[in-house]
Amino acid sequence: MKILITCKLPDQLLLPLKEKYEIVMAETENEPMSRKRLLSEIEEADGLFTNVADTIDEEVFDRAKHLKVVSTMAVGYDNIDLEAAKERGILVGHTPGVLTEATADLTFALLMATGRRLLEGMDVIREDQWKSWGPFFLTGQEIYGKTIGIIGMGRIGLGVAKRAKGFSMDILYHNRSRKEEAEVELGARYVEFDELLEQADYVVLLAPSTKETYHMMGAAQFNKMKESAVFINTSRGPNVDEDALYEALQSNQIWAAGLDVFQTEPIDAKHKLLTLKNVTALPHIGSAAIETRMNMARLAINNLVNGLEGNALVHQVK
Ligand SMILES: NC(=O)C1=CN([C@@H]2O[C@H](COP(=O)(O)OP(=O)(O)OC[C@H]3O[C@@H](n4cnc5c(N)ncnc54)[C@H](OP(=O)(O)O)[C@@H]3O)[C@@H](O)[C@H]2O)C=CC1
Ligand SMILES: O=CC(=O)O
Repeated sequence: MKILITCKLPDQLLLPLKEKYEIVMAETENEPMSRKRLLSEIEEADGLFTNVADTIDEEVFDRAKHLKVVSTMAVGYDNIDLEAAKERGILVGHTPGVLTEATADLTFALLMATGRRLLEGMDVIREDQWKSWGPFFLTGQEIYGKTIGIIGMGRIGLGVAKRAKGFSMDILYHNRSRKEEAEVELGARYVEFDELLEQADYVVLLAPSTKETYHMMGAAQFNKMKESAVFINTSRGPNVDEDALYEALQSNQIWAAGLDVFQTEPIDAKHKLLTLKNVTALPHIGSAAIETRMNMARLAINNLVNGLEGNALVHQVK
């Protein structure tokens, strides 16, 4: 059977696969396989190992003659057409859990970097603009004891809430369902969406990208936030109306934003959001810790092999 891998994986992960399967893989590190090659190679593939950089849509499924399983090295699967997979009886696997803590770490790090203007500070030094200690030089927002509002209190949301608890923050959250663990263990309070926006000093978005969450943060939502509030998005770009976010930031309607994800990735270096000093931007590195990425890759390989061998996937997208 043939496995198509759209990114370059380390040899140590591939050796056991090579004994049994024919492997076709991207050659260049940190550069996805071209769409053209993906569309061509998928024709004979039995299994596809993918990630958030690929769009696995109807066109891909239409080309595939033997495909049995799609395994993404990610927890989010909004880049995969699940309906098209289901119609063709193709299983889809993903990697929840193993990336929770690393992504929660990054989300909290981004919250702190944005609130306290860390990257601006580095820019000031690099540009030789550090003239002296000033009473209000590069002053940011306090974090300890402030209110955090988490939209999407799932695995990663809960991880962020645990970190917030360590900073004595009041924790508000909004979901479609109540999360008892967060309420009982951390004293998190469930509130309506608008109340969260109005009360939180830090609004953290961690809901998946779905039809329902598309542009869930738009002009009306930014308008409800405090002028001193910081917005953090480590979920998915399409959850945010970037034009509305730009307006809110450049008019100081909200104080700052920390963004790890964007509508189009990679974001154009000339994008208007990147011209703003009150934006801290990262290149979708939420889960990018070495151990985490190895665990994600191993889990995605297990999903793939299980699917190819007719066994249950460790984590199948339902
Ligand atoms: N930046 C990065 O590198 C990474 C980003 N991610 C993103 O983080 C997301 C969350 O991951 P994870 O925590 O593991 O997933 P979970 O499924 O555990 O959590 C998602 C939460 O969002 C809630 N939710 C779903 N729809 C809505 C809605 N319409 N409004 C409010 N809340 C909603 C769900 O609760 P309920 O269903 O009750 O509403 C659930 O609690 C991923 O889908 C992915 O997009 C993940 C890893 C790394
Ligand atoms: O964005 C990353 C993911 O795992 O989802």
